[in-house]
Amino acid sequence: MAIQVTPTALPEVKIIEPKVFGDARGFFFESFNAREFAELVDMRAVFVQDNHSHSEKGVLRGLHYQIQRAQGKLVRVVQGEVFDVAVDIRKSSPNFGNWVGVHLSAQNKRQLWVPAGFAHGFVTLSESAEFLYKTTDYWFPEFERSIVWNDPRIGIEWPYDGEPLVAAKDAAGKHLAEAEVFA
Ligand SMILES: Cc1cn([C@H]2C[C@H](O)[C@@H](COP(=O)(O)OP(=O)(O)O[C@H]3O[C@@H](C)C(=O)[C@@H](O)[C@H]3O)O2)c(=O)[nH]c1=O
Repeated sequence: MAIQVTPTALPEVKIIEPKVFGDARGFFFESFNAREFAELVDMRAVFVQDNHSHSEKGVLRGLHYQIQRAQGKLVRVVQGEVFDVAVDIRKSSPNFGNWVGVHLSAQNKRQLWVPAGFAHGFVTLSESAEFLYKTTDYWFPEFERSIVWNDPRIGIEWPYDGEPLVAAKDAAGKHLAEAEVFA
C-alpha cells in the first residue's frame, strides 16, 4: 500500500499520508488511488468534483457543509500550510460538536478525509496556500450552510493570532445550537 491511514480523535475523520518517492529530479507520489482509498478509507465514496482555492495568510474558510447532498471531502495543500478542521455535526453521534484539527502543508503532503456529516474549514498559516480537494457530491448552493468559526460551544483552537479574514456569509454563520445539523 502506498498510503498510511491514521484515524483522528473523530474516528471517521482520517489522515492519509502518501508514500513519497524522492530522487535527484524531485519527488513523485500518488495523490489519489481509488482502489487504496476504498480499501483503507471509505469503500462507499465516489468522487465527482475537484476544487482548488487560493488563500492569503489569515484567510479562514468555513465551517461549511451541505445539509442535503452532503459531501465527503478529501483535502490537501500543494503550496503553503493550513490548519484544517472537521466538526462532527451528527446529532446522534457521541462526538457531536467535537472537532479535530490537522496541519496540512505542501511539505508534509498529508490529506484529510472529512466524510459527510461533518462541517469543514481551514485557516491559512503560510503567506498563501493552494488548497485542493475532491468531493463526493456536486455543489448545491441552496443546501450550503455555515457554522461560525469561533462558536464557543465548539471551541476550536485556531493556531492563528489575530482576526482572520472571513467571507461575509461565514461571519454571519450560525452557532451550532441554532444550525441545521444531521440526524
Ligand atoms: C464551493 C463552490 C463554490 N463555487 C463558487 C461560488 C462562489 O461564487 C465562489 C466562492 O465560493 P465560496 O465562498 O463558497 O468558497 P469557499 O469559502 O472556499 O467554500 C469552500 O470552503 C471549504 C471550507 C469547504 O469545505 C468547501 O466545501 C467549500 O464550502 O465559488 C462554485 O462554483 N462551486 C463550488 O463547489
